[in-house]
Amino acid sequence: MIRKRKEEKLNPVVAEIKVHSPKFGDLLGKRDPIEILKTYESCRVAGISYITERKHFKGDFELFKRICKLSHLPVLRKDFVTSKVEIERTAEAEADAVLLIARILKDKTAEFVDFALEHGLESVVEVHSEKEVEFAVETNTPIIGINNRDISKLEKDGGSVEVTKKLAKLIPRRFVRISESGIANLNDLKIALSYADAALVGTAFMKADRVEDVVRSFVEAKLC
Ligand SMILES: O=C(O)c1ccccc1NCC(=O)[C@H](O)[C@H](O)COP(=O)(O)O
Repeated sequence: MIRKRKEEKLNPVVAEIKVHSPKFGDLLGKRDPIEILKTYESCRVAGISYITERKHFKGDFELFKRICKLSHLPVLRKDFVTSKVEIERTAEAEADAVLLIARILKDKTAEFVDFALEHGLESVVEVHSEKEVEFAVETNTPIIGINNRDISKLEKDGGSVEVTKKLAKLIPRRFVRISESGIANLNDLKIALSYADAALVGTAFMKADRVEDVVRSFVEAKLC
């Protein structure tokens, strides 16, 4: 889903179309999510993320399918996937990648990664602790997502890129490392991309008054 693309001189940012946050409530307002997709694409983000989970994030699988169909970028499905049927549904939607959370799947993570690969999907194995990194690096996943927030707290914690700083160095270079969540400004982005290969951002884009300007500033910022 995400290749290391430092040679393009664009920051590898995965942009999330996030319609609702347990912390901030509605993030979409009256906007059309497909217009947000188009804005993200025009800003040359590296990939798109969408949360299909309904209860806390008000995700909609039909909208996810439309995003997969319309986007020319790799699309990641974020959800609490616990069954292989959900991986099959993700593949049927013609997504590119599926989030698999090491904390939830534990020693089943490797089996789910292989099942996803067999269905043409890359997985992003998500970690938030050293123990979870141990599970993730034993799998065939090409991508490891470092969640800067503790997902069990459902965004009641702010999240800190310090988590990326701590865990990224435990992950061998053969994996693409994405720093996820709590990246609120260019300083956070700079720290995230000093340790990881890509950064995933939702709230900061969705809450921006001028979405295009903020996304472009993240993608084009000279961070060194
Ligand atoms: O990351 C997860 O484990 C997760 C799984 C299912 C639903 C939501 C989940 N996390 C929330 C997010 O994916 C964040 O919205 C995303 O990382 C962007 O974070 P932020 O920029 O802080 O909105």
